[in-house]
Amino acid sequence: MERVSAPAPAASGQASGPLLAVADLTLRFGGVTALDGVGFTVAPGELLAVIGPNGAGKTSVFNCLNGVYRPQRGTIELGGQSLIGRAPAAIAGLGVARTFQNLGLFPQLSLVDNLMLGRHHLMRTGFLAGMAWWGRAKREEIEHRAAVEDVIELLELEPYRRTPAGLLPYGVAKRAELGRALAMEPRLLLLDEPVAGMNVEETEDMARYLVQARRELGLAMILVEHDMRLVMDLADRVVALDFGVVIAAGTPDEVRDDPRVVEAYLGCGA
Ligand SMILES: Nc1ncnc2c1ncn2[C@@H]1O[C@H](COP(=O)(O)OP(=O)(O)OP(=O)(O)O)[C@@H](O)[C@H]1O
Repeated sequence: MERVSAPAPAASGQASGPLLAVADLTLRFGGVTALDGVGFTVAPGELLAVIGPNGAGKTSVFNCLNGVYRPQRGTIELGGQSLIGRAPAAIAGLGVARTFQNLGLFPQLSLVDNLMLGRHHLMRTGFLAGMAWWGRAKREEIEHRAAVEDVIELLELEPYRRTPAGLLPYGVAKRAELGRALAMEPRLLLLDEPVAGMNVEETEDMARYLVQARRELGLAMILVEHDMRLVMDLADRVVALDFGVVIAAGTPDEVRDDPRVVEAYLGCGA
C-alpha cells in the first residue's frame, strides 16, 4: 500500500501539534443556532468520534469542515492552514475527504471509474495537455490506476471492480464509498454514518475495513455515527454535542458514562 500512504506528520506543517484544530465554531441559520462555540482537535492518525442526538449539530460540523457551510464565527485550521472561506474543492485539495451517508457514487459508472474520479483533484494533466504530453499523461494514468488498485485490494473490492455502482449490494456500496474517499489520499477523512442502515454482519465488516485503513494508511478520521458500539470500538476520543454545544469530551468510556450525555440521549428518546 505504499502508493496510497498518508503524508508524514511533518507534511501537515505541525509535526507535533494537532492535524486539525477547531475553535469557537458558531453557525446560525436565521434564528436557529446549529453550532455554538464548538471546539476540538484531531491529532495526526487519531480517530475522533462526534456523537449526539438528532439535530445536535454533527452534520453541521462536517459541512463547516469541508466548506459547504461558512460559520459566522470561529476558526478551523488543518496543519496550521485556515479552511474558513475556502471552497469544498479547495478543501478536498488540501486533503480532507468525506464519505456521505447517502453515498456519493455515480451509479452508472463502474466501481473502478468511481474510484478514479476520487483522484481527479490529484491529476495534473488535463485532456489537451494529455494529448501534447502523451508520455507524462500515460505515466500519470498508470500511477492513478495503481493507487486505485491499492484501495481495491485494501477493501477487498476485486469482485465488484466492473460493476456499475448503482448495482452494488448496499454494504458493498458503502465500502466503495469509503474507497472513493480513500482514493483521494486524504490527510483527514470525515466519515458520515458509515454503517447507517447496515445489518450486524455488514457493520462488523465495515469496522474491520476502517481499522485496516487506519492501520495501513495512518490517516486521521472523524466519525459521525449513531451506532454506539462502533463508536466505542473504534474511537480514540469522543466529543458529544447537544443543541450545538459540546457537552462532553474524553475517552469513549468517559463520554458514555457522562451524566449530561446520558441525559441528552434519554431526553431525545434514544
Ligand atoms: N440548511 C439548514 N437550514 C436550516 N437549519 C438547519 C440547516 N442545517 C441544519 N439545520 C439545523 O441545525 C441544527 C443541527 O442540525 P444537524 O443536521 O447538524 O444535526 P445532526 O446532529 O447532524 O442531526 P442528525 O443526527 O439528525 O443528522 C438542527 O436544528 C437543524 O434543523
